[in-house]
Amino acid sequence: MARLPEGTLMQRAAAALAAVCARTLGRVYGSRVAVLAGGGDNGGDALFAGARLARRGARVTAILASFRTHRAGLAALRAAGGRVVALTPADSGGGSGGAAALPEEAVRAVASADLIVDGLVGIGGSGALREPYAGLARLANDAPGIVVAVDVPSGVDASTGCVPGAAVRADRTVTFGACKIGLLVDPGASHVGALHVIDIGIGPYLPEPGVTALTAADVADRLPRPAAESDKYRRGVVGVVAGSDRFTGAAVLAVGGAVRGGAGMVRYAGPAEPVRLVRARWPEAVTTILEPGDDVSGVGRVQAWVLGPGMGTDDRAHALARSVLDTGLPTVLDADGLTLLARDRSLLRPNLLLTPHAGELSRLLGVPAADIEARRLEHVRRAAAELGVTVLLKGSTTLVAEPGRPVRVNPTGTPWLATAGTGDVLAGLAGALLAGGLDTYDAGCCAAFLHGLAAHVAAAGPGGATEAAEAVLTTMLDAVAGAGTAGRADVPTAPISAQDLPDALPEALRLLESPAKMEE
Ligand SMILES: NC(=O)C1=CN([C@@H]2O[C@H](COP(=O)(O)OP(=O)(O)OC[C@H]3O[C@@H](n4cnc5c(N)ncnc54)[C@H](O)[C@@H]3O)[C@@H](O)[C@H]2O)[C@@H](O)CC1
Ligand SMILES: [K+]
Repeated sequence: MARLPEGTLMQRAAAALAAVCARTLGRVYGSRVAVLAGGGDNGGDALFAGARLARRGARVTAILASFRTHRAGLAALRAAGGRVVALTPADSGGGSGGAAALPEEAVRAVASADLIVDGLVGIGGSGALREPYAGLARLANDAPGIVVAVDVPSGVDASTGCVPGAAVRADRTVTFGACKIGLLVDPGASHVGALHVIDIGIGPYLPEPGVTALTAADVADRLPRPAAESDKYRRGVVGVVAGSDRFTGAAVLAVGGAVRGGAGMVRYAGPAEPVRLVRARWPEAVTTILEPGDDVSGVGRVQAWVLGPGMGTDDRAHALARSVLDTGLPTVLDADGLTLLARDRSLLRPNLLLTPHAGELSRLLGVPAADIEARRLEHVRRAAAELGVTVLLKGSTTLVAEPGRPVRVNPTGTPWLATAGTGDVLAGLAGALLAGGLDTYDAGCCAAFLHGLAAHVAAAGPGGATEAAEAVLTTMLDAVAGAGTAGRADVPTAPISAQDLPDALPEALRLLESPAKMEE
């Protein structure tokens, strides 16, 4: 980078940013653009991009949030004919009231803009947005124009995804050099909109990332595949200890995830009623009725366990969980199993994959769930370090942490997944991958990926499944890899139920296996 003349990187960034803005506008000439410029280089990028758009005939107004403004950027904007509104320290943004105290001229420019460029703060931001930045962010969010964030939506912490105060909700985010962690992890991720990752030539100089994501090809490479000589035992036998007379569905769903996840055989052990239902829905499962007080010694050989969903948390459940964990086999521990572990840490073993949502992790760490939601990355890392096992934190962005390895963020999934029972399917699926020989880290990541992909397939229905899945597989992952744009597929979707997921898994797996689709 030392060989580059000063300003080269900023010019590359501004050119790419202006190009995205121009494509978004469709017609640049005569369009109205508001540039929100903070006092740092993020504002510089935005001002230079504004100058480029002004030279193409856009009517550009820059609103300067700080006394210190990028000088060359401002000069370029002025030279291109852009207007400038400079805020003074008195322009507080009106606290939580929003635009009340911002000058009329600024409010009008933002409210009437076709496109708003958010260059308030980028990677140099720290803490909650101060005024007048926060007021401008709220103004942009309330305006009808399209919001394009520069590098990161202002107010989102670029390195953690935390959103400690007001923040811009962008329709598009144009980020430079590499995808920032905060753009992938919620709550920040939900402020990003469509993501454009622009290569500005700094790739070789970037440090090893602390957070990574698997691409579709990475997942396809890792999935256990039956060879010609495989029999059901070599492909992996999963034991599922889940469900109870009260929660029968958890048994059926966890077994479904394991069956469709490619296990050679699924053994289910539980009370008579869930056994009956499992046999009715998944006749291929081998079942064992457990009487109160039974352990799992009579279940037969397995290579991995799925333990916990709907099994209850009483003393019998505790003893049963202990008998499973005492086998020392790799185990997915979920739901009620996590509640038992939170009460009795002596259940902890190596070789566990814990799959908590924020509420369950809250009990495990003794931290309020709201804090976990607000700082997901920090808490998943802490849980893995404190418990010494792999932790998959479910939620709007699923994270997988293991001591000594980068946190993996899962790039698939839809908000339709937030429905009862989907976690049971995930646990079963992860169990199948564990039994197939993946370690807890890869099993967790691949299961989350496939589960999210199956949700896209199910939500899009037979007509749109392929298109929806391709959009996830190509665009999102290209963006993460630094080679393109991520957006949502424009495919109509409908609510899904947990039952739909096992049935959508085969199609998700086929899409993953199709190399032509991956190369598009
Ligand atoms: N580092 C690089 O190689 C490149 C950086 N570029 C741009 O430069 C940006 C980083 O620039 P800077 O380091 O100057 O930092 P930023 O411009 O991101 O932020 C610093 C400015 O924001 C203010 N600020 C910070 N936190 C605030 C808060 N909570 N409330 C209100 N104001 C706050 C600071 O007072 C300062 O004026 C990147 O995000 C990117 O947009 C690009 O030009 C391309 C190359
Ligand atoms: K920004």
